[in-house]
Amino acid sequence: MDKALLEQVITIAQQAGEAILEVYQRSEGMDIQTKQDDSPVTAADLAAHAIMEPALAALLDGVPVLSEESKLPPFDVRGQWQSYWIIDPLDGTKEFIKRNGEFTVNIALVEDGIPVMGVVHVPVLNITYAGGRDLGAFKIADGTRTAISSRKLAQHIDSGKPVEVVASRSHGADAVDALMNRIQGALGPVDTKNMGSSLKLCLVAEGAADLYPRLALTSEWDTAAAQAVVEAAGGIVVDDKFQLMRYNTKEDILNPFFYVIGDPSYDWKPLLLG
Ligand SMILES: Nc1ncnc2c1ncn2[C@@H]1O[C@H](COP(=O)(O)O)[C@@H](OP(=O)(O)O)[C@H]1O
Ligand SMILES: [Mg+2]
Repeated sequence: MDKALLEQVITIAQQAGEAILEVYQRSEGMDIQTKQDDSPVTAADLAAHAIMEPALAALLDGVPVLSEESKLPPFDVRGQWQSYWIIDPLDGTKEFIKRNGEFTVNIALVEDGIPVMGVVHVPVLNITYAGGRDLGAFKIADGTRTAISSRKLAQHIDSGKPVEVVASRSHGADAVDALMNRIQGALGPVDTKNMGSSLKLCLVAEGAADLYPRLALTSEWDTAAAQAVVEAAGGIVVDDKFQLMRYNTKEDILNPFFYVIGDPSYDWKPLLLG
């Protein structure tokens, strides 16, 4: 992967983040619309989309952009794409509306169904996570860059600390609770932190959490960018059959349920698939 390209993508994500913050900080409140699928969309989602779509389309000749905020091309068209950009201009719109800061800008480059480069920007924290195949993963916090990697589970447990699990604030809580009980039985104490958006995958990437079980629906733009970061940091994202999660393989844009795993050398499969 091209390091210069990743830098350009980081700049685009941060510019979109600034446009989102302008809306976020407006004192008069937000104009919230409801989309066809009942999910909320704000002026911030649309402003970020308007910045990112043309900027990405200009980066690589002939590589299209698929956005949560644009019309989904039929699968007989997009199924032909060898590579494409996939973006979620504002992931965690519910958290944006609740004003808790847990929302992200997401850009991924997908090649042959694999997210090979990703940038996740967190506007309120001014933190950017980035990574790519052969580029490693890193975090930029207030301008300072640090390499990140996911952590080893055995070492973490041996040091007396609980297994740390991240989960959605809004979706799939009952199934995650049942799983927590199984993990607790096998590995001892578990700490669960609830959080919005793709930030959860980034916490696994940077070794601040061990597992993110997603036992509720998401779309491919919700996960592609952060999956690239997780995998560049040494983790994996597997589906409900324990296969690495892949993109653009079918007519609809929904992901299977999935697990984000920081330490692939631990045999999570029996525990997760019960
Ligand atoms: N029924 C559904 N189908 C598809 N995606 C869904 C969904 N319910 C929630 N999501 C996705 O879950 C994301 C929020 O996840 P979380 O609860 O972890 O914050 C939403 O992102 P958006 O905010 O971009 O719409 C949305 O894409
Ligand atoms: Mg989303």
